[in-house]
Order: sequence, then structure tokens, then C-alpha cells
Amino acid sequence: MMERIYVFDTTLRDGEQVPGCQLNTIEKIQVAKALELLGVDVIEAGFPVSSPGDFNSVVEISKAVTWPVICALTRAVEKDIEVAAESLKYAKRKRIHTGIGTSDMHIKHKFNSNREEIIERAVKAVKYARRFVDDVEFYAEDAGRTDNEYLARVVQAVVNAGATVVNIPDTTGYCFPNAYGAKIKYLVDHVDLKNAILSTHCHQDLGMATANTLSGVLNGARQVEVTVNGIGERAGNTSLEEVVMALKSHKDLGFDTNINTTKIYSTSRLVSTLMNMPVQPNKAIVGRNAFAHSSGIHQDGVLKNVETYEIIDPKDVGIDENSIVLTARSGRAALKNRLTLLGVDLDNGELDDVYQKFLSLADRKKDIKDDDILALVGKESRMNRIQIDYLQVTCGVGLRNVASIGLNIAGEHFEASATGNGPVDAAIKAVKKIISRETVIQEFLIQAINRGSDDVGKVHMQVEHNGMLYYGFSANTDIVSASVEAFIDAVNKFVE
Ligand SMILES: CC(=O)SCCNC(=O)CCNC(=O)[C@H](O)C(C)(C)COP(=O)(O)OP(=O)(O)OC[C@H]1O[C@@H](n2cnc3c(N)ncnc32)[C@H](O)[C@@H]1OP(=O)(O)O
Ligand SMILES: CC(C)C(=O)C(=O)O
Ligand SMILES: [Mg+2]
Repeated sequence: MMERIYVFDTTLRDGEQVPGCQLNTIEKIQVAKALELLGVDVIEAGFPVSSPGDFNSVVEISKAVTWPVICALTRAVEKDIEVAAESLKYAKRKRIHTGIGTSDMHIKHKFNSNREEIIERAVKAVKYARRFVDDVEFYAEDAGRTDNEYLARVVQAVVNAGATVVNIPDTTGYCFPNAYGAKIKYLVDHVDLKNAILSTHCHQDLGMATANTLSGVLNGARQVEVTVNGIGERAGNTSLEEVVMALKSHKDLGFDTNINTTKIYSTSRLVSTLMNMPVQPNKAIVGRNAFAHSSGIHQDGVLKNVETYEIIDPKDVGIDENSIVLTARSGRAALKNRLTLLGVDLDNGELDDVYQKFLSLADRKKDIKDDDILALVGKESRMNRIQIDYLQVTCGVGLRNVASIGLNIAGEHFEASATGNGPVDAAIKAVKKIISRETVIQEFLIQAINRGSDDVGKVHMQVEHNGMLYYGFSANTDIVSASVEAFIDAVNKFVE
């Protein structure tokens, strides 16, 4: 019998505290609906007293979402609690999350107070919140640095006052997994929790948020507070996808969540795009390289049996398939596999020959494309049918954005012009006029590599055509050109 772990998502509250990640109400509703489809149990929708915009978002999310509990954060302050209760008016299931700092550091320096007064304020806040809702979660901020004996007194007091969930945040990401687990165990052993459950809320300052969260679960916590892609204050929060997939991959531990894991990747993309926070390529579960194999020994193993180097089936998290990336570290097995996929069969002698040519190319060129491989075996490239002859854009303040483009498609020259709401929009519209295919750009990410104005812009794009997604990439000091090149790179993957 599996034991249920409740997933409390705070992407829209702790995640949204990150500079540059602020969302408007419509975008927050989009994320909340995606979280509902993902199957989270609780959505922390905001901190309503903080601004009219955040208040309004909690109201609208409460209306838009049906089954997850909607939670609003407050300080241990009556006004905050009243405003939170008002913002949750339309929620079908609602929770107020109130609390106060409990470490000596917070008690002394933030509140100029003492331990007994803090317990009184905590109890008062929980009782006040219970006047408005039946489900009240209490957070002991900086519990990670709070001494266990005092923390147990706080937890007992708030449970007696009516808290249904008690959150034990490692606010500063300070704890080691054994210490955090021991803290949870101490509370389980020394507090009469009645029907209340303990919750983890870990931060990533030392890179241990997921480990600490799992240690909390192993020691008795039954709710985990997480964010999509691990976004959050400073180095971030525990990432939802890591904890959920860790529990799923270790079924022997006997824990289950309600998460539909096949929605993980699409939710990650949505949050990354709306919040303008690129996911690092090597991010566990959702990073671009999470299921990419680039060295020969791994590629050979994966081609023989995928489980040699994969502990998760990419389909389980909503990614179609793994990828074998050809690099100067690849071996013959990977090259032969790619050639077979491209319709080229070679005997071992021929393969050896091509492999030597491949290595000398790969030592010079980092990004080996399929048409490079085809060129090595003397086959005419089916790829890159479309090439840019020229691109000219006019843009600026007070000017119309106009682009003219000349394309070479299989040797023939085509031209078109278009206007748009910016130079990229105008240029891509001009390309679309020529290729006349139904395409929708589903993902468009421009990344700077360093911070100078002379930087190279990397563009990653996913283009939908006939229900399939095609990936395009380019890098250029001119981001309009890079965008058009990435679009054409994707289109070249489906044009005949
Ligand atoms: C660990 C976390 O993630 S906690 C959540 C963090 N999120 C946010 O802070 C976002 C929302 N915050 C805000 O919009 C504002 O800070 C507000 C509306 C809450 C408060 O604004 P202001 O009244 O201008 O206060 P300000 O931000 O300057 O200082 C915070 C005050 O809250 C007090 N406070 C902090 N936490 C708590 C708490 N849990 N319970 C009671 N009081 C608290 C501080 O002691 C300070 O009080 P003081 O002014 O008497 O010293
Ligand atoms: C407000 C609390 C739950 C928090 O985010 C923290 O302590 O990190
Ligand atoms: Mg936090």
C-alpha cells in the first residue's frame, strides 16, 4: 500500500518572488490551470496583502481552478489574514498559510522579540485564521536554523490552536539532509500532531533542497512544498519534478503523489517561457540535455539497452524520446545508428573510413548536423533546402517594422516583405509568405551568453507543423538574423 505525499506548489508565490519572474493575472491563471492538470494538491497563489495585483490574482485563480486547494500566504498579522481570507472568497477549497520566524536570528534581529512572545503571536495568528477557514497552515520561518526543542514547542502550540498543516521551512537552505530529516523526526517524536501533517519547504542555497525534502519525507513529512523548475528566492526552491520523479523512480520507498508525470515537461516549458527563466541545459528531468547522450560509451550502451544509462523513460515526463548527439566523443555505434536513420547502410570497412572523416570534422565543428554526416558519405543533403540569400530589416522608435527577405529554396530564388510588431515578427512573417506552410512557433527563447552589447544571441525555437514539433537553433550577434535562422532550421526539418 503506497502512502500519499501531498504536493504543494508555490511557483506562483515563492517562485514569483524572483526578480524578472513576475506574471500578470492572465499568465498566473494559465500557470494555475497547468498546475491543476499536472495534479498538484495545493496551489499557493500569492501573498494577497502585498499588492492589489497579487490580491486580484488570488481572486481570479480561485475562480478559475476547480479541485486543488488554493492557498494564500500571510504574515502573523491580522490585516494580512483578513485580506487573504477575502481573496479566497471564490475558492472551492481554501487554505490560509500564516506564520512567523522562529530562529533566534529572526526573533532577535527581525522582530526584536523573545521566544515566548513569538509563540503567542503564532498561536494568535492561527486562531485568527481559523475564524475564516478550516484549513490553516503555519510556517515556522527559518525552522532550519531553529533549535529543535523550541521548534517542537512552537509546533505543539500551533497544532493546539488549530493548524492543520505545519510547515518546517529551511528558509536559508542551510541544513544537511541528515539534520533536516532528524528535525522532522524530532517533531514527529516529540509533538502530539493530532491530525496535522508536517510539510517540507526547502531552499537550494547549498544545492540540497531535493535531498532535504526527501529526507523530510523519509522521516515523516507528508506534504512537500515545491516549484516548477525549482525557481524561487535566491538559488531557488525544491523542484517539483525532481521530488516527484525521485519518489516515482524509488517505488520501493512506498510513496505516491497525484502528479500526472507526463505533464511535467510541458508545464516546465510554460513556466520557463512565461517567467522568462531559461532552464539550465543540465537541469535534472527537464533540462535540454537531461535525456541526451553525447559520449561514445554511453551512446553504445543506450543503443544496446536504454536502461544502461537512463533511469527514467523520457515519455514518463512528457518528452518524446532521448537523443544521441554526435560529437567528437562519439564512437562508431552512434555514427552507424545515425547513418541508418538517414537511410545509409555501410559495411564495417566503409564505416571505419567515414568515422575517421567524422572525427576530424567533429574536432573542428561542435554542432554536427545530419547534412554534415550525409556530406561525409557523399550523399546529397536532404536538409537545408532553404537558405537565406539576404535579410534586411527596418526598425526603431517611431518607424514601422519592415523586413525583406530573399530565400534560396533548392536553387530557386524567392523574395517577400512583411511588416510586424517588431523586427523579428516582420522577418518571420516574410519567411512564412514564401514557404506558405501552416506553422506555429510554440517556443522561442533568446539567450545571451555573456552580458556585453557585443554578445552572441542563441535562439532556440520549437515550431509546430501538422501536429509535430520541430526544433530549430541558431547563434548570431544579430538576434533578428539568429531568430530567422532558427526558424528556417526548424522548417528545414519538415520541408520536402
Ligand atoms: C521567506 C519568505 O519567502 S517570506 C515571504 C516573502 N514575500 C514577501 O515579502 C512579498 C510580499 N511582501 C510585501 O509586499 C511587503 O513586504 C509587506 C506588504 C508584507 C509588508 O510591507 P511593509 O509594511 O512596508 O513592511 P516591510 O516589508 O518594510 O517590513 C516587513 C515587516 O513585516 C514584519 N514581518 C516579517 N515577517 C513577519 C511575519 N511572519 N509575521 C509578522 N510580521 C512579520 C517585519 O518584522 C517588518 O515589520 P517592521 O516594519 O515592524 O519592522
Ligand atoms: C514563507 C515561508 C513558507 C517561506 O517561503 C520560507 O520560509 O522559505
Ligand atoms: Mg521559501
